[in-house]
Amino acid sequence: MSSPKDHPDYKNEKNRLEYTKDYIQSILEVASTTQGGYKENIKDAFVNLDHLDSSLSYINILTNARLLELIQGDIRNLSNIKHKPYFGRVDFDRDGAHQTETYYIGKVSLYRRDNQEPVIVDWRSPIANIYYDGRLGEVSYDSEEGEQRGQLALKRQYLIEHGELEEIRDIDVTTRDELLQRSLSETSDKRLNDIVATIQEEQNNVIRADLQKPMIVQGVAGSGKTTIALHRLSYFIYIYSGKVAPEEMMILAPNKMFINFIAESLPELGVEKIRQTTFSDYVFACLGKRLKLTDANEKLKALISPETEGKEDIKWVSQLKGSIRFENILKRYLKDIRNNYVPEDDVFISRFRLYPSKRLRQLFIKDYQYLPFEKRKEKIQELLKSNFQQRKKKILQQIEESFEERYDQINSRYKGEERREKMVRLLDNKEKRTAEVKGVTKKMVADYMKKFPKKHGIDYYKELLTDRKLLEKYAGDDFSAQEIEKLTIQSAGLKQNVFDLEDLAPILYLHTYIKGIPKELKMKYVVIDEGQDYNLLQIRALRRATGTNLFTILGDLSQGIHAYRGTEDWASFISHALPNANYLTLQKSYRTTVEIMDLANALLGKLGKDLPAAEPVVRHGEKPSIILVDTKKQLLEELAEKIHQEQEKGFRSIAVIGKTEKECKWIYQQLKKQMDVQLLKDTDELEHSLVIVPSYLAKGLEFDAVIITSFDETYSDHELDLKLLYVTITRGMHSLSLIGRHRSAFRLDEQDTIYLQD
Ligand SMILES: Nc1ncnc2c1ncn2[C@@H]1O[C@H](COP(=O)(O)OP(=O)(O)OP(=O)(O)O)[C@@H](O)[C@H]1O
Repeated sequence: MSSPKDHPDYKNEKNRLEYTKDYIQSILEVASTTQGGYKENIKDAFVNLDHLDSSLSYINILTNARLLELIQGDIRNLSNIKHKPYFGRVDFDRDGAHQTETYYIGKVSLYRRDNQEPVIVDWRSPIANIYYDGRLGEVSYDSEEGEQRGQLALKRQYLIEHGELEEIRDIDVTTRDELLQRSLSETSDKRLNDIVATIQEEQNNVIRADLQKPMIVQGVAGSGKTTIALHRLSYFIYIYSGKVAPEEMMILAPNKMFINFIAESLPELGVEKIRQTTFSDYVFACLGKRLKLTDANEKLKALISPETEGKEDIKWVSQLKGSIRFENILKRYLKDIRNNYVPEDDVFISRFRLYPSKRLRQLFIKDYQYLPFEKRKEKIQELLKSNFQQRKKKILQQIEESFEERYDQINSRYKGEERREKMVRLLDNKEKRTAEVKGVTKKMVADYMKKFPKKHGIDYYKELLTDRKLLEKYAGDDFSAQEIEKLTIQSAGLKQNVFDLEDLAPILYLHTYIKGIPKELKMKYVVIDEGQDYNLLQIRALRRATGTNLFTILGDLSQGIHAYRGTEDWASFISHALPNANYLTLQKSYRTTVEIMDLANALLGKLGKDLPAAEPVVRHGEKPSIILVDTKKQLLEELAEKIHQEQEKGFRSIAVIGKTEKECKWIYQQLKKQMDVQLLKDTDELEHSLVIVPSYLAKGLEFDAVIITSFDETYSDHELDLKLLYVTITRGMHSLSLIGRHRSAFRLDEQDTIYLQD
């Protein structure tokens, strides 16, 4: 690392840094005094609450509280950047302008209060795009005033630590991105690092791609998908600040452990208020209740276990439940539910018809079709209630009128006793009728409404899949008897109220039609990480539920270890769920060294599928090593020795990855006698620097060093096993070792030895 003092512009840069720090300090001091003022105002307003007009005092409190919140946000932001105010600079010669414009780029903007000159510009601002996107020379960027063109005269990076300038680096056309190299070679005890200073062009394209269009990103392992997802959300918030509340945005992650990772980096990006959840938790929130789910990894465990029988049926049913073919069953089912929702009885006030059922059904099916069924029902209830009084009055009037008519008739036609008798009867009759009508209260409407179905989407779903006749009816000619049989057998758990993850999308789908989704769960923007684990019906149901098609889905088909329930191609998402979605790819891998990635790519090649191989960012390390052992005892000894060596090298996060939970448990039992180690479960937080991870839980994680073990459980050459291996191998940032009985346990053959240490 060269000293910043060697840089010809050092003095100016040093002065600039001092100036920026001083300015931040002065703003912080003013802000802190102002903050005190607001606090005083609030206190005074509370004291005077009883004496003054209370509504005025409340307004006063609210205004001051809002101002206080804003200023506290400013103080937080400025305090955060005080010691590292910016990381880059661009000099821009705007076409037609005479003076070069200089911009310092940091995590938040800061403008001089006196003349609005930018001191720091936000990395998300339009001009900052040329820092990420542009090479020296001709560049352009889009701003509110339209496209801006000019020359990028200088692109400079800084390393600032504790308020001191540690390094200045000018990026010309040929320079490798040293800052990126440095950031990637660091060891890590924290996931999802701060990458705003080193976002690469292909990543920048994803972050800033048209926010008004859905987007699908196929990114190889370690290409920064999770990191980029968060930065795109941060960008969205910046662009739509004031128009979209963070609560109207949602990020769906695969499990709780993942959410913990994300949560760590959210405040840095200003996106902490975004709804961060898993697909199942979102569905439960929509349903207003939690369902008992089989362990999400249970199926995967069964599928990778050699002992499981009927794997093909398990896979078939899982896939089916996420397909358009299954949605067609639901659609036919829903049509019948809708057609039979309104009771067949007409609505009467005494003997007078208030509404014929036919008319109500027409309203329900046609006029209110934009609403969920329960909302349509509410509309009908409102209608009946509001017409009730009016209609009742009219009926009473009718009774009165017909009485008078009859009265006149009797009067003119009959005489004497006969007339008297008829009159008495008429009067009795009138009184009876009137009393009857008067006696009908609004409760009649409530009673009528009770005849509507009360069933939840969950009940309908269970009924469909556990009643073979029903299933046959709605499956129609699309399904063979054998297929229906498989579907009912595999859905047997529903009878005990135990659901599979694959059941949630169809349930959500039905629920959106039947009950609808509460307003607070409607979204303006949705980001899905590990999108390859989602199926078409999930995306379609989510679209209906959230009420938006602004989805950014990021995933990697090569890591599709849940492909039995997820997707195997992005094209179907685009044609059936998110038409006009942008499709972008991320091909560079930032996590692993060239040597580890070469081995991973070699394995991917064995899949015989046209899956994109990753291009590692040029960062070298040692070749992966393989240690062959004969006994379990030897395996343990070699493992303990390897862990020790990796710790000696200063690696702060080390993972031992076994294929199955069984093998991992055994290793854990043995290792914990000698060292501090954690066995990772789906819901856990990563607490230890040394963890044992079953292969199917490794997705999305990363470690400085990875040791893959295999003894009783080996990897077969089936697609799922090869993908699992690919996932585990690509978890290591700096070092990878394999310990097992044979090379073939890791699907490696003679030719692959070139990727391994001698
Ligand atoms: N531009 C960048 N600058 C610095 N580090 C980066 C950059 N892009 C990605 N990284 C780092 O690369 C690693 C991988 O990123 P991330 O986990 O987001 O990738 P991913 O595509 O989600 O991976 P996977 O699909 O394999 O789980 C992280 O350590 C991240 O900090």
